[in-house]
Amino acid sequence: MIRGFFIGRFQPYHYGHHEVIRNIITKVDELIIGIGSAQESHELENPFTAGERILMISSALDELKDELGDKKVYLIPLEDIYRNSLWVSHVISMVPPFDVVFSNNPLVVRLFTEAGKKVVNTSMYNRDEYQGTEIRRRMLENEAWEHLVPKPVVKIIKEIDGIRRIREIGGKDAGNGVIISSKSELKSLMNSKSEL
Ligand SMILES: Nc1ncnc2c1ncn2[C@@H]1O[C@H](COP(=O)(O)OP(=O)(O)OP(=O)(O)O)[C@@H](O)[C@H]1O
Ligand SMILES: NC(=O)c1ccc[n+]([C@@H]2O[C@H](COP(=O)(O)O)[C@@H](O)[C@H]2O)c1
Repeated sequence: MIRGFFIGRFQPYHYGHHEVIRNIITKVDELIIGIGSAQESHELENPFTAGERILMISSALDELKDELGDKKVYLIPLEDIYRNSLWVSHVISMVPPFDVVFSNNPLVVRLFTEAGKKVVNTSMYNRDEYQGTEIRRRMLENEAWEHLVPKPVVKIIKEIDGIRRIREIGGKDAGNGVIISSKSELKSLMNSKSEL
């Protein structure tokens, strides 16, 4: 039984990740996907929470169910610890035991190799477009991004109103606050039910 480990920030999960995972699952019996920088959200580089990223990945994995068969995939949020020499121990302490790491992130490869783990390099797929940075730029600029991520991910991002979040964080749109011009308007606002 071979259990593999793959980590990314998945901000958002895109077709590049999807192809890597499609390929890894042909080689392992079980796969652990680490959701890196889990503590980060609501910033341009990391707009989505760990929970939202879990939703994106698990819904996209439904598309791979034929390839997956009865192979298990574990999705584990992993916070950064800002001390690279201890990071591998941190990861190992948080996830099920694994035999091999799949990555092409140079720091991830170096840290696991130094710790004595077997590391397999992953290939890049259409990196010009399948790239979180480029997809977030398109979201911010109201350009087409939907074709770069699996369809279930589009649905999740729409459900959580993700584009509006990115545009507000990036200062492209005003926030959701209310403009009032009198005390009576403020009073009726205080008496109205919150949407949350
Ligand atoms: N197009 C792609 N093809 C194959 N692997 C990819 C692709 N894009 C990212 N990866 C790999 O997936 C892992 C997780 O990457 P990550 O979640 O940071 O995505 P990213 O597209 O590189 O995002 P960002 O631009 O925000 O850094 C990394 O090892 C990264 O090299
Ligand atoms: N010291 C640390 O906390 C440490 C070290 C190496 C990688 N990581 C994390 O691993 C993930 C790697 O994924 P990316 O390839 O998406 O950058 C990131 O979330 C990164 O922050 C954390």
